[in-house]
Amino acid sequence: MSTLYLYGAAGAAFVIVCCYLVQPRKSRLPLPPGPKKLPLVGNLFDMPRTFEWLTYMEWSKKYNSDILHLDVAGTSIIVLSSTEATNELCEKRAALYSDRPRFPMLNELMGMDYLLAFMKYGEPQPTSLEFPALERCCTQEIAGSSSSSIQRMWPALFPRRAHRRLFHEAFNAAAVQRLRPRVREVCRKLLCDLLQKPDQNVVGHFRLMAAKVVMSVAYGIDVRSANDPYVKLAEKTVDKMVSAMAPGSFLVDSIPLLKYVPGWFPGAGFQRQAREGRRLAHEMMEKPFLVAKQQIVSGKAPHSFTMVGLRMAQESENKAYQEQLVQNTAATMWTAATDTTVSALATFILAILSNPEAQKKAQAEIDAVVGTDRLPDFDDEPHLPYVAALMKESMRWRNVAPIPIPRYLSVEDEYKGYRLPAGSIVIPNTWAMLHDENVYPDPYSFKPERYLLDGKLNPDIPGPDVNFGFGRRMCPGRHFALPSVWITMTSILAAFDVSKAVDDAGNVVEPSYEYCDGPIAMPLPFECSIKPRTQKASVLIEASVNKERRYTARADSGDGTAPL
Ligand code: HEM
Repeated sequence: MSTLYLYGAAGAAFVIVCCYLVQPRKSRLPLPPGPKKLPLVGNLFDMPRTFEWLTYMEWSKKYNSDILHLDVAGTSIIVLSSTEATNELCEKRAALYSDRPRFPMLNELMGMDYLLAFMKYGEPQPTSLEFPALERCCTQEIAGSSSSSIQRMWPALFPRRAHRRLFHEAFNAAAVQRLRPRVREVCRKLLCDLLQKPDQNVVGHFRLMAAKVVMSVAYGIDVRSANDPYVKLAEKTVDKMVSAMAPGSFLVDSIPLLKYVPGWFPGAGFQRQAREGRRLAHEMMEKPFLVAKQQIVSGKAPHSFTMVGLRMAQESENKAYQEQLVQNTAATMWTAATDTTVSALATFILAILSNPEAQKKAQAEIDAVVGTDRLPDFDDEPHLPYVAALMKESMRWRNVAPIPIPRYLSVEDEYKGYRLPAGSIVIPNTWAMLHDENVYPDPYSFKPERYLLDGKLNPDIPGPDVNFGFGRRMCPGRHFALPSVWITMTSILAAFDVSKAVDDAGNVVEPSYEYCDGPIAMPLPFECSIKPRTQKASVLIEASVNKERRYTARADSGDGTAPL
């Protein structure tokens, strides 16, 4: 009997050794460094609860590595802290690193999976032969504009791609040129609001402005005040979305089976929150779309993405599906464009409060190039290098998304001799990249000069492009967002002096320069004073609002035949 045991044990040992020897080489590589893991829970108790990018950056320095590994009760997390590592993985190996995590609370319970940003990559695995062949075939079919069942299947097979393509058509670098008059008009209206209501919170003004731009571009809807129901709806929905995105905020994200727990069950409060989130997400998708549709049918609608998209859907064979694509994409614009734009502009105000000299230099440049008889326009941009440097620095100093939406790695990979396990959540830490003292000396100070050499933009200093993410999931709204932020910053600099507020006793109110915790960097409420630089500037602003209104009314053909 004991000999049998001996043979059995020897056999088992042989099998284990063989398995070890024949397993793929990669899986024997070490994991990237990181804080020590406890049995079962791993790094659960090490995980930062707030401003996680700061802790990740500290760890990256402590372990002297731009790639970290964490294990949160069995969930593997990879943190990337350099542009080199992120470019290598998210750009060069985009086929592996473009997926999003499952987000059970956000996608499955709150039903936000119609938003492009949260869609699974869902593309055929590189090993599959049929799918790329099918896709090529579909693309040829579409190019030939003949109808076929494959053509009809194409968007359904590749929903993320279909949404992304529609987005690209509306917001590629050439298409956004058409949107400039609309953006300029809203920007001039913002200047007028700043002039007439200087006591109102500046971030509130930016919020209204961002809502006006995106609702007009996406739906042709005119938002009039900060109390507009659409603005309120967007605020509530984005709040819900942001709270569901915070890592560890809902247990159901770690244990997806919990999604089946009924709402009445003790401790299942998340189900009630999910129901509310789902209601808001649905309203956000439906309400403005239906209003836009009615306006279009009645022939009173201005040109908009929805108008052109619906016209194209009418002509398509798969009308209902195309219409849904347009509806989802318009709602995505609305959610993705507002807080991000407001964050960039609010940070710009804080930045010039922290460095009044920078404001003076930018104003001197604008006065010299644009003069004081008109307000700046998009064509002035190449002639204003200091202003360009100021904008870059503002988007670096406190970047909009210190940690962009994470990626999901579904197969095992290898990098720098480390094993990156299948099923890992991949987090690019853009905060760390933009505050790397080797690239940006004295990274916490606001210094536009770091981007300049002999009065021109220095091509050797990387701009804060990582603000917009990486590879195939990179922000498709960036060609629209950057000029919108630029014209707003430049117009404010041209027309106003921004300074720290002074209280009734004559004391300067110092801003805290602190931010709320969350995926979009939003400053804590702060006060400031915004005053017209001259009487002439006030007159220019008021005159420009009427002029712009006439111009955009002419530019809007309203018949939906113009491109997206
Ligand atoms: C200053 C303004 C903005 C910033 C800093 C910003 C930043 C970002 C970032 C960091 C991502 C994630 C990229 C990644 O995962 O690698 C993203 C995604 C996205 N952004 Fe923006 N964004 C801005 C404005 C806009 C605007 C104006 C729009 C639309 C009009 C927009 C639409 C989107 C969409 C649809 C996605 C999801 C892309 C996907 O998952 O495929 N963004 N943005």
